[in-house]
Formats: sequence, C-alpha cells, structure tokens
Amino acid sequence: MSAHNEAKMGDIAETILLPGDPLRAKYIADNFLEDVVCYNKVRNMLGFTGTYKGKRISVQGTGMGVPSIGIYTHELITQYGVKNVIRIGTCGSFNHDVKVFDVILAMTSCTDSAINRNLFRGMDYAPCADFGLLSDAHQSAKEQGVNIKVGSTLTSDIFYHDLDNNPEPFKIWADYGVLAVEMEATALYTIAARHKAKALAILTVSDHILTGEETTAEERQTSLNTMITIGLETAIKQ
Ligand SMILES: O=P(O)(O)O[C@H]1O[C@H](CO)[C@@H](O)[C@H]1O
Ligand SMILES: O=c1cc[nH]c(=O)[nH]1
Repeated sequence: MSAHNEAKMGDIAETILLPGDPLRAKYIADNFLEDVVCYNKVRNMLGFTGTYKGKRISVQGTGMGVPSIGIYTHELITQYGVKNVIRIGTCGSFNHDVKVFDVILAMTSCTDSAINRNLFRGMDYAPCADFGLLSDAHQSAKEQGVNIKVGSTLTSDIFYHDLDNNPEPFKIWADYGVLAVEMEATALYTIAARHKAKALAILTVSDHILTGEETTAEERQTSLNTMITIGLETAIKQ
C-alpha cells in the first residue's frame, strides 16, 4: 500500500500503461485485457492488472498534470517495482503538419513547468523517452500500418491560456519543431530516469489548436484504440 494506492506488493505488473483518465484505464481493462483484477480505487484513480496475449500488464489512470502523474509514477516505480511506464494520452496539435487523430511518440519532452528548473537548480535537463520502448512502439505502429510521428512534444502546466495577453502561446514551440502539447510526459520521463525505469509517452491528437478542429467522444474512442493497441503491443515486448 502507498499513500495513493491500495494495491499490495505484487498486484501490479512490471509494465504499465498510464492514461490520464481513469475511465480510459477501465475501458482498456474491459475491452483489451483478460482475467482482470482491479487493484486500486483510491481517489477513483482506477488501476487494473490483467493479461494481454498471455502477458501480465497493468493499466492505471494518472490524473491530469505534472503533480498528479508525478505522484503515481513515483509510487509505482519506487514502491511497487514497476519497470516500464508507458503513457497513453491525448494531446493538442499546434503544428500544421500534425493532424487530428495522428499518433505521436514523444522522443523528448519540452516543458513550461518549473519542476525541472527547480530540481536542476536552474540548469536545463532534457527529458527523453527510453530508446528501446520508443523503437518497439515504432515497430508496433509499422506492423499495424500506422504512419506514426516521432519527435519532441510540450508538457504544459496550462490547459486554458490567457490568449488576451499571450495570443500565440505555442508559436515559439512550433517554430522549433515541437509537435503537440499535453500535460504529463516531462514528469514521467524525469521520474523514470531518476529511478532507473523505462518510460515512453504515446499520444493521440484529439484537437487542433490552430484550426479549432475537435473530435467527438465516439471518434476519440476509435482513434484511441490505435494508440492503445500500439501501447499494448509495445508492453508485451518488454
Ligand atoms: O488524455 P490525457 O491522458 O488525460 O492527456 C491530456 O488530456 C488532459 C487535458 O484534457 C491532460 O491530462 C492532457 O495531458
Ligand atoms: O493538454 C492537452 C491535451 C489535449 N488537447 C490540448 O489542447 N491540450
């Protein structure tokens, strides 16, 4: 048991998928896993362990933002022995080359969060994905015929920007080739590195910040299935 998780040691698999939304964790458990056991309901941050193609895999919500994923990732790795943490999240595109429904592997994660500036005393740490997970996910995407994008993404502490005072909050990131914005990968990569675990964020573009294009709940579910399958196929290679 940890401060935010009622699982017992051994309840959680060494490889875990981490959506922000706990109901996405339930959706994955219900639709993709077999022999499922729910190991956590604390704060409704649902966690499940089951099997996918015979291999033991867990899936758990992390909540939204750096502090929330930071808590869950830290506890999963340091108190439950989790070795591979694979985020499966949604993101917003601010790049004309990146379309709604595109799937992205976050090779590195920039951030506007102060966590690493504080941690590294003003110096710049470069959070990056584990190369083995990245390579396996890329291979899994190719096997599924998915034209996946690989590159840098942005972890932001802000979902609703003050556009009156900062009308183009993402322009500088787009100018430097960053593909999209989400709210957790920087913390995931940094905490995994600190505790010698492997991390990857796989992201589906759910909306386009430049065009205003959005996805319906139904479209989102179908498109997330592609990302979930890439995540699970990557997980069973570990
Ligand atoms: O779909 P999830 O995994 O929650 O990810 C994205 O969605 C949330 C914002 O709506 C943030 O957590 C962001 O990172
Ligand atoms: O953080 C996020 C996630 C999805 N879409 C966004 O615009 N931002």
